[in-house]
Amino acid sequence: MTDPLDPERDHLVRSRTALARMRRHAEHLFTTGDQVAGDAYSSETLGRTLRQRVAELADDPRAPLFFGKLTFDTGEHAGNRYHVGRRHITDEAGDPLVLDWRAPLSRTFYQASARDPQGVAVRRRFGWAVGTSGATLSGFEDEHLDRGEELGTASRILTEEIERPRVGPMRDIVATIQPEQDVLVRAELDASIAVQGAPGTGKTAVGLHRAAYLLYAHRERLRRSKVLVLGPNRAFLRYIEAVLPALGEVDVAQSTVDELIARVEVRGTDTPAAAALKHDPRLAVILRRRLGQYVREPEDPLTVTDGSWRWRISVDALRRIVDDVRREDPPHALGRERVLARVISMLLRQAEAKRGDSPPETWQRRMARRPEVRAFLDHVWPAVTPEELVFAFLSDPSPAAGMLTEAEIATLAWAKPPRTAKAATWSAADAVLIDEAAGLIERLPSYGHIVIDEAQDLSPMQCRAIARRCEHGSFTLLGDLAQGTTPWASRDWADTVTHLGKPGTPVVPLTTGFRVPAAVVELANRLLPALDVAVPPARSLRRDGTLRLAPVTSLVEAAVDEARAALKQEGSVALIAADAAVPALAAAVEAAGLDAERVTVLPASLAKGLEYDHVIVAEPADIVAAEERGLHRLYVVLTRAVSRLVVVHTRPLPAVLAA
Ligand SMILES: Nc1ncnc2c1ncn2[C@@H]1O[C@H](COP(=O)(O)OP(=O)(O)OP(=O)(O)O)[C@@H](O)[C@H]1O
Repeated sequence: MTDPLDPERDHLVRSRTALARMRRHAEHLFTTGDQVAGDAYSSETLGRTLRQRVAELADDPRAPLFFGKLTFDTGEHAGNRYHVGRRHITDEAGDPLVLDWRAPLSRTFYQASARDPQGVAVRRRFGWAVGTSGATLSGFEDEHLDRGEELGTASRILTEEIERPRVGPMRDIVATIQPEQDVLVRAELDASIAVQGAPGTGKTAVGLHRAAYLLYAHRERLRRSKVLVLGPNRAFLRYIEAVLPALGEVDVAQSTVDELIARVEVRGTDTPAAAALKHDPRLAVILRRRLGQYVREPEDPLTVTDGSWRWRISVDALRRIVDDVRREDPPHALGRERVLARVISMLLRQAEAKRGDSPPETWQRRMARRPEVRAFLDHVWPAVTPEELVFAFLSDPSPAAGMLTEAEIATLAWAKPPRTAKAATWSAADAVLIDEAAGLIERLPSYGHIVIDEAQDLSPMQCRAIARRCEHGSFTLLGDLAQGTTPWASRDWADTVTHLGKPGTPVVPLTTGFRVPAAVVELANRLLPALDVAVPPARSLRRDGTLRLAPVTSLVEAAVDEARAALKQEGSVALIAADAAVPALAAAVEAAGLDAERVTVLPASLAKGLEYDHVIVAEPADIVAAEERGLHRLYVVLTRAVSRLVVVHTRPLPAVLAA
């Protein structure tokens, strides 16, 4: 009997050969590109595009070229079969061998169902065995939608994928995107969306696949305006950084909010009260008013000498100029340019009337440099940098008395103001204020789309910083109100999306959990009532997995023993503890000679967004006690486990957990 996989293996060989040909073609274009393009600029642009194309066509032997196949029996594709994979592959005649998963037709792969087969008779999912030398076809699973068969989440291939041991960085989920996720991934570019999802419901995965989808569907527009992915910290960004390149997208910026807004070096710290105040949206209004005070009404006419001529602009005319520009409300630096341009244009009109001809451009530039003109401009509309504005405010916040209490003014004011803005030691929260000031003074370029992960932790002021960079674009917000750990964490997405500049953005829930086993979800869910947020509970797809609560007498010893035992099984191991306990645990793990490649000793504050097969949580009571929102932190920590969670503790578990 012939093996039904044989024709699929043949198709794989043909696809691989075709991909190699496509890549050779792109490489050829790349090496000859500079001879084709005319000038240096277009040659560089073409070179970049072609280099990217070559990179996009890389054939990673561990990433199977296709994962699905659709056989159509009705509709416009009746009689056709299409393989679906990570990228388009065409044969020499240009006919498709593999459809990109983002192509319109591929949508059917994710959305067709027995109730609505969309012309599909059979949906086939391929199983792959991934070894060190690459991926080999190992089997397939068919759903005869035409006969009413549908596996849904009972698919063996889906189950194997979500239960596979997690080693290394995050992987793409193209082969198993679920219908509710697919709707979010393929939402229109102009549509901003907010996704509220419990831990492990695939928010990060959805955000990254949405970025890849949008880049495919709007390639030209987004190549220019760019897509940005924002994550909570570098460790998280490193964890997700391979996903987009694996999907052929090598040109997406990934950053933290702090990195995005970095204009000044952060060397200082704030008291918690001062930091919280600096993240308060009232500060945006205060800074705006403060900047407004730099603009002054003209008090004298302006007289400019020009060789033997003297030009004069009346106070009234000057006032009109300043008032008009103020009403137009441009960023401050642009306002200064406008005032200057209008003054010069009045001088020009006078000169034209007197001389009977129009002075050359150089005359206008010369007038703009006249000391009388500079002095006027510096008086009514002085240049100010973002750093200078914030420096002035923190040196003396008292003019904001109408909006701040006396205690708040005292909290904000520098105890010993530095002599100049350049000499200031800025804190992370100051950097946010400086960015706010920059947004008032200059125009910042807008991204085409921003994916904002772990968005529950953003302050209103950080949201405003993102909004400034998303003015002409859209965003995908991903988060979980229950995982908010910053002092300014959101309690309501309606507020967050308003600060992000797009009030009314719809909030879509994701509720199917792909990471955390049901028993662990049940434990973590006990914390939810104490977290003071309204979120829909999650349903775990995973029936496997284990949970053990282990009272012990020696914490470090027990934690190391657990880690040693965990190493006997496949997959990654994390030992998560309150930040202060990490050095001692790390030293003990090292002294015990455990495999540092596989065991991570992780401070609770860095656990967000990450996942490990086997998680050992040490002393929950300390994690809770370490910070104000310690219970939220514990909720994050408990939901990192993919297969096994062990909680070791010498002190009683927090009461809500023990319930
Ligand atoms: N459709 C899917 N098929 C297979 N695996 C999936 C699917 N959706 C999500 N996963 C896997 O589930 C795990 C959790 O996904 P992800 O990290 O995106 O969740 P999250 O909602 O961002 O979690 P957290 O709130 O903890 O940050 C990942 O390993 C991801 O690959």
